[in-house]
Amino acid sequence: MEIELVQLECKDGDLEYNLNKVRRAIKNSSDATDIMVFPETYLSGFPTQENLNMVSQSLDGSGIQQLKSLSKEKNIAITVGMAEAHEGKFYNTTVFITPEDGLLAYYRKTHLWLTDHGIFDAGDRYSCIEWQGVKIGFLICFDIEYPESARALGELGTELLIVTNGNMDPYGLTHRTAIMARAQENHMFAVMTNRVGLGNDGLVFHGGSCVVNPMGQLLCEAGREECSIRMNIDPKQMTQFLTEFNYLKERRMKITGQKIQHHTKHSDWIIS
Ligand code: BAL
Repeated sequence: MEIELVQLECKDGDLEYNLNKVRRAIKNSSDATDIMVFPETYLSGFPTQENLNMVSQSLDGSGIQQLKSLSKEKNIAITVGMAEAHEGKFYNTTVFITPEDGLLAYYRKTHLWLTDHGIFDAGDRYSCIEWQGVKIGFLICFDIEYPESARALGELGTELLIVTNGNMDPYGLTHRTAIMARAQENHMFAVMTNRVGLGNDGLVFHGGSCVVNPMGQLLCEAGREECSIRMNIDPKQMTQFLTEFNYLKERRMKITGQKIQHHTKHSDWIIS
């Protein structure tokens, strides 16, 4: 499975600028790419109280409709962050759009960062979907600093963890450590795409987008500039990492929550 991490500058509050960059990246992507991964809230940038209603969209809004068309035209799956408006509430959401399904999955950030509070409500579940024979789960930025979040996806059988990131200085090393740990302790591949450049309130986004294998080894890592990283991974290779032990089967303590199996290719872990 060919993954493309698209590490870009983002203009907070500028929907047109950000969507144009997504459009250009998709146009320039390789025909071999299966999934593109953009950063956290990339369609809107990080909202403020003042612009939240303007920059947030519903899951069937114009931004998603345009991404569905682009996905179909290019025959490529798109993972991107957005500010989601739903029934009077707002969520920091990642959407997963595929050529054949349209919007196949979405995930609402469950651990709100300092600047998320007062803007977004927290999600209450983790989702794992199967696409092209691979079980894919999603986290957003701060979520990866909590072992339970990736462990919930491990409970659902996730083989590939996709993280849309909006991590700023000085927390680069925190996320570098966290993503390797989450991948290793749950025997899953992890791909994480971050922003670069300046954001609201003087924030500086450090990039460092990366791919990690189920042994927690960094397979590739970006610097602090705009770039696209393409890597072919085979999550079914995981068996080579499970020869002697399995943390999920041998652990002594379980996480709280409830698994819901919607159908064979979609399960959720509900936070209790
Ligand atoms: N260091 C976490 C930043 C965020 O979750 O936005």
